[in-house]
Amino acid sequence: MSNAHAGAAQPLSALRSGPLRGRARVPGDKSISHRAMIFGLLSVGRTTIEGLLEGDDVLRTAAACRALGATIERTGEGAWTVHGVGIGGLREPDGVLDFGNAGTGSRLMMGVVGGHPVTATFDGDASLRKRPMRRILDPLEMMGAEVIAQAEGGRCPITLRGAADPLPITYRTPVASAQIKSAVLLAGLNAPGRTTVIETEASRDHTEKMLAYFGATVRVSPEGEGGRRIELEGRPELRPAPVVVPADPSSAAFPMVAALIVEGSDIVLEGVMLNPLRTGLLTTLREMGASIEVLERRVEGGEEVADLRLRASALKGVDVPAGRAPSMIDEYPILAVAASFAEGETRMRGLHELRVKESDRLQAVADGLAAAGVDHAIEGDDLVVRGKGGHVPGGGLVATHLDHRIAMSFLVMGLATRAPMQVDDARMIETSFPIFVELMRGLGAEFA
Ligand SMILES: O=C(O)C1=C[C@@H](OP(=O)(O)O)[C@@H](O)[C@H](O)C1
Ligand SMILES: C=C(OP(=O)(O)O)C(=O)O
Repeated sequence: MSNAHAGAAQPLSALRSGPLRGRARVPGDKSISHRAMIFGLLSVGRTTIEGLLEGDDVLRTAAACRALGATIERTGEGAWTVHGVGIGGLREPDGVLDFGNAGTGSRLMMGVVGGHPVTATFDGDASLRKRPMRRILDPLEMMGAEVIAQAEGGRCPITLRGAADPLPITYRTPVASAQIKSAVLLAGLNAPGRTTVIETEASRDHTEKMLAYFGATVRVSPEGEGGRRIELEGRPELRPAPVVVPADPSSAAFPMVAALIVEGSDIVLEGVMLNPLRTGLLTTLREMGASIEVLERRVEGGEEVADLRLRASALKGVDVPAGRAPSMIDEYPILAVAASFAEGETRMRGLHELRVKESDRLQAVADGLAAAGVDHAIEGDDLVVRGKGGHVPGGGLVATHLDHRIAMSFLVMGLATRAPMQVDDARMIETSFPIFVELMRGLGAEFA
């Protein structure tokens, strides 16, 4: 068992801290790290990865890629090599593929298995077992995969028999989801002909970019207002390619908001990825009046990155449109923390997808805000936070429900509340940001 899932719950408290100062680099992007392993598996030969996120979620994907035939080695800190078997070359795994807490890993790998003549069982922790998988199984069944076993409502554990000859399909995703899009495209890699995914709202595009980078023919064109059509020619020969993983903007979000709310702070976060489909939080924080300077813009691993300088700022409440959700979907819990320290009302619209993350994040955030004494409401799919300009009582205990982002968000909050904030279990932080506590302490944060 991994650290994240071993032993008993580990409570942790954050204490009101002095100004945060210094420079730091958060670990590699989780989305790109999962995909680097998967593209390594599906290429014939040796793929090298630098800056891999060595979090539990990604290590589970690596283990699954091994079980399907890849040889994977760690050669240094964040440095890995994958000897892949190529499209069509997968081996049937011996045991259950245990994805722990990882929605992305399990769903993308269902796509891989769904397009190959192998049978595999997918499982995970109590959080993953609650997450809806029909959204992935439906299109895979259209392509010819069969669900041999599933828990109620299309949940894990799921046994999937992949299609020997997957049908190329045209699929319109029912919700903006890079995981659904990616599962269909990955299954489509082994289909003879063109697989098309249409999304009404653009979701993160790492799969499309990496498909092209590894040598597949993929065409991306605009669809309606803000949507996209992705067309993939099946059965390419993927060529191994070196992957450099930029720093994860979803992890950077935590020190970023910490610096904005802890008085007197001034920090620099190095090499943060600025892929435009991931920068919704930056846009929102700027609208709130955050002092964010973008320094040294450059390109790393095919993505634009920059150093970000953040200084403590007087924030004001804003209205966050629903259309922005795909570009900041994992950042709402920490945005709710920033909003708690703002003056006035922040309304975050269209958050229905938060109900099906590692926890029901809409409810978990609302409960955490209640524990901290923050005035808030859930109105339909909207979260409303009424801040009082920097005065947040704190002093509460937050239930994290096996959700790393709930844990990190309320620990960041506690660095600036009057009384400490405690989370009931910090173990899941290991899934996406294993050095969170150490990195934050390095900037001056106090935890006990
Ligand atoms: O494709 C990905 O890497 C991810 C997609 C998003 O999920 P959805 O596809 O469910 O929106 C996001 O929440 C998750 O953390 C990572
Ligand atoms: C939703 C998340 O991840 P996943 O879906 O991969 O579990 C997340 O990291 O916030």
